[in-house]
Amino acid sequence: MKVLIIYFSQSGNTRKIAHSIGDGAREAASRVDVKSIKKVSYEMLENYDLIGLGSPVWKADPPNIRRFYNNAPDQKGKHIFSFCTHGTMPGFYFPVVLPNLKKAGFTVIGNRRWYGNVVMPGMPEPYYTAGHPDAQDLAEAKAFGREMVERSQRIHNGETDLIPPMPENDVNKNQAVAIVNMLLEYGNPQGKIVRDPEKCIYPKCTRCMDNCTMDYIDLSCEPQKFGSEGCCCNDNHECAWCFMICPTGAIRLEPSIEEHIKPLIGVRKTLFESILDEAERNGEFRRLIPIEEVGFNTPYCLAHPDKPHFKVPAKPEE
Ligand SMILES: Cc1cc2nc3c(=O)[nH]c(=O)nc-3n(C[C@H](O)[C@H](O)[C@H](O)COP(=O)(O)O)c2cc1C
Repeated sequence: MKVLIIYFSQSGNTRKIAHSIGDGAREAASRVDVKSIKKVSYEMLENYDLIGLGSPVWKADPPNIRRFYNNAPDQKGKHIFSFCTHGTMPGFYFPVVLPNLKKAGFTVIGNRRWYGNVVMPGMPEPYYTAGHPDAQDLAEAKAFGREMVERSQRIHNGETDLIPPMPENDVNKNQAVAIVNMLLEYGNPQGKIVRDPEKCIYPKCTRCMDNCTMDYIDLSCEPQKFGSEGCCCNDNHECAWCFMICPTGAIRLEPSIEEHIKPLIGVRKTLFESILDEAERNGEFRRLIPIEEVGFNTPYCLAHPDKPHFKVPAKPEE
């Protein structure tokens, strides 16, 4: 059996999980490749029997995952499993992603989620989920990879009752209301993303271009293209990665993080803590840092004021 694990990962959590899933899958499959979604074409899928598709939770799924299943040619029952990493609120992910994979013609044979640390401009630093994914998460991911290969083989051999049902929507009402309120308040909940060409050192640096989730930045053309007015960045996309990784401060958020997070602090604190308390009680969440150490009054960008706020390699790794 040939397995292709496709992932999108911005701050590295999902990449770690994807590689551990790959290690586990290798114990049971003849060939396993793990690739970033940027490097995958639909033609490539034809060479594999089982696909794994994973990403962070971004409310539901990030736009590049949506683009992947929306544009996919009919997959004629090809087996796929879905996985994600997330902070406090994973509830929208599988109910959105799994039916859409099915619509694209995949047979969805499993899904699994893991907690991951959160790196976002206005979020607490350290965050509640800091330390995830840890060694235990990676070991679970490895076991999951092997399990998916074995399940796929058994389904191919006729055990079709192993195909799980589509998930119920497990978004609780408080989460949904809080999210909708945040969305109504801001186009992009991080604020508007503004670029100052005077401070930009392109072509010496191409980090924002190389790491844009949706390839919405192209500084090589005339006029230069930055972001997606009316589309992704300004359409509740919630990604401010170009701001986070710009080494010169040429990209800023308006309003600034200080102004922008004030009205949200109380709402988020109550919301996040109640959701995680419940998840901990249910045995779903393992707390790795005590609640007193969560940096609620030290948003990520203020805790890491130097540019870049988050360091990515000068050239993408994979
Ligand atoms: C733009 C953005 C939106 C996010 N939205 C959610 C969310 O709705 N629910 C959640 O639990 N975590 C959310 N997170 C946290 C990420 O899902 C989490 O940090 C994940 O592990 C990041 O994976 P990565 O390191 O592979 O990028 C969001 C993170 C970003 C950057």
